[in-house]
Amino acid sequence: MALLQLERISARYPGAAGPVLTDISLSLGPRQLLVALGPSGSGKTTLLNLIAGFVPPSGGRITLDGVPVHGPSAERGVVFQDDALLPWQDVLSNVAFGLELAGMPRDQREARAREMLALVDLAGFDTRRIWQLSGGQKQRVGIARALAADPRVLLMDEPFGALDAFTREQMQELLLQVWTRTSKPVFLITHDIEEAVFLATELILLSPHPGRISERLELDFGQRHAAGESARAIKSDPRFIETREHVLAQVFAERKRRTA
Ligand SMILES: Nc1ncnc2c1ncn2[C@@H]1O[C@H](COP(=O)(O)OP(=O)(O)OP(=O)(O)O)[C@@H](O)[C@H]1O
Repeated sequence: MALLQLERISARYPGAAGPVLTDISLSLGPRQLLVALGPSGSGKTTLLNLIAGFVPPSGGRITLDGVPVHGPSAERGVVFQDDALLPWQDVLSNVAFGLELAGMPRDQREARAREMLALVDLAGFDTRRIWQLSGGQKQRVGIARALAADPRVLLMDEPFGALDAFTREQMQELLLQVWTRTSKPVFLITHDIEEAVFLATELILLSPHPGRISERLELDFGQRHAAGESARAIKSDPRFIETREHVLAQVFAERKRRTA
């Protein structure tokens, strides 16, 4: 059964001429990694904000475990591109921050935070300051923090967008590792085609003006990596290249239609 369900969602910002998103239906179930790919302005962040509960839809229904989503909640953990970490606190306190707000006793929350740091391969980083971390390490702290509250789903807004190409690839592999280890369903948005094709179990392509789903693809490259195949072998597999080129052609065709 799908955990998260969006039924014919539309969104409109106050004062805007038209809708930002229209007729978006999707579901996210266990063991799924759903990726939304689209050009700038296709409403990706708006879609994530709707699911996170930061923005209400103007039409349609969003449910998690059958319960309508109204506002943010710890059951939907969010990782942002520039993760808003607390620079004056150490890594452990950053990961445990939400648990502290929720009133969890110190030893319990620190044990949980250490467990999450091990999950993102940052065991032993507890007392490091945020400014002592690389961009990739900061993102790992952001993932550990989002997972600390044991959310039902993990929502990621361009999480690797600010990283260099090499770190970005490492983080994609780390995400697949975390996804496999925790079995958390993930919803991720990106405008990087290779990243989308590599990670997604289901890929939705968004077109702009207004944002809508133009194509859906079921993929298994991320699962293959999680099962042990190397990222390099997968990304040079003719089937991967063919899929990547297909998606690229769709994106270009859409762009041509709009500028024609
Ligand atoms: N708070 C807001 N108020 C009014 N309009 C907004 C608001 N946020 C976004 N928009 C508009 O909605 C459209 C979609 O924006 P959104 O940020 O969701 O797209 P995106 O696909 O995530 O883009 P990008 O890749 O550039 O981040 C844009 O035209 C944007 O100008």
